[in-house]
Amino acid sequence: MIEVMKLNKSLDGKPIIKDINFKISTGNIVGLVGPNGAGKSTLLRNMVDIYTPDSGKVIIDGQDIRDNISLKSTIGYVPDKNEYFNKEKVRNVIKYYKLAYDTFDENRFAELNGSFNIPLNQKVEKLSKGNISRLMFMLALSFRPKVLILDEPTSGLDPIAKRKFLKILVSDVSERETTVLISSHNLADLESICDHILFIDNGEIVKDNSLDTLKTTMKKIQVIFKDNAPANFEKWPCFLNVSHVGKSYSIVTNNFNEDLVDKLRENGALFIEELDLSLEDMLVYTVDKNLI
Ligand SMILES: Nc1ncnc2c1ncn2[C@@H]1O[C@H](COP(=O)(O)OP(=O)(O)OP(=O)(O)O)[C@@H](O)[C@H]1O
Repeated sequence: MIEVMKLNKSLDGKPIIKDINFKISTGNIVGLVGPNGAGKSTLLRNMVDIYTPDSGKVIIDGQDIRDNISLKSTIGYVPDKNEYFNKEKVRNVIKYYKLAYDTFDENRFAELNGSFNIPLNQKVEKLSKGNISRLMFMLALSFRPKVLILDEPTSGLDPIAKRKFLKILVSDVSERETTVLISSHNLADLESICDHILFIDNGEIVKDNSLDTLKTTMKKIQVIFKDNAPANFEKWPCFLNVSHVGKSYSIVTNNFNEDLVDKLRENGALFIEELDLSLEDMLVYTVDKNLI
């Protein structure tokens, strides 16, 4: 279980992370999504003790992460950009990991590299962006972490490597109950693997729901009214976005349920069709209701 409690962090005097609270159950894969500059990387860096929060705590399996070396050795972190080992050959980085992590399993690394094919004699600085992502992911998985914190891990990966990555991640979670927090702009990928989604905007968690709940409550609805729509229809509080051509309305709601359908019928709706939203649509309507 991961618990983030009242976390605040300013950088250069500007509040970046603002009173963030959430919990992640063991064995869950949670997606962290939000626009550029929302604070995703800053939040993740606080969670792995690279940044020290101004206030608040990150508790993993009952222990505070701050200065806790034994706890940190159970957490795999894949940063959005690599800042370490640039001058080293990959095989030397593996040696470093073996020294740093008692649980590092060279056979596991070799097995993963059977899929990802990183040249061991190459210096890290000579690897492509995608190969650095593959390397960081393999290193993190090879010490059998309890928790994986992944910051844009698929951003440089080709479609084949991305599929391998997702498959390996999901099988690791199901075999070992790894708890995963993954930030990504590849929302279709997150939709295929996540149990739960955290939406972050301007340093705040603005939505925190299971993917199942999001899929059943956030909907697009097409409605055709017999006569005109009721007065102030566009201002109904459960609507995120309303557009219309004549008596035919297209609505996005974050509170779809039978009561809403009944209310539409009572107000003269002749035709009501509910449509699913993609995670990308959900993010856009949550952080920028007027974009579409
Ligand atoms: N070291 C730093 N010093 C000052 N400000 C910073 C620093 N790092 C990040 N910021 C600022 O903090 C805010 C959040 O940045 P962060 O990298 O956490 O966002 P993000 O959600 O990961 O963005 P992206 O999706 O573009 O990767 C931005 O306004 C950024 O300019």
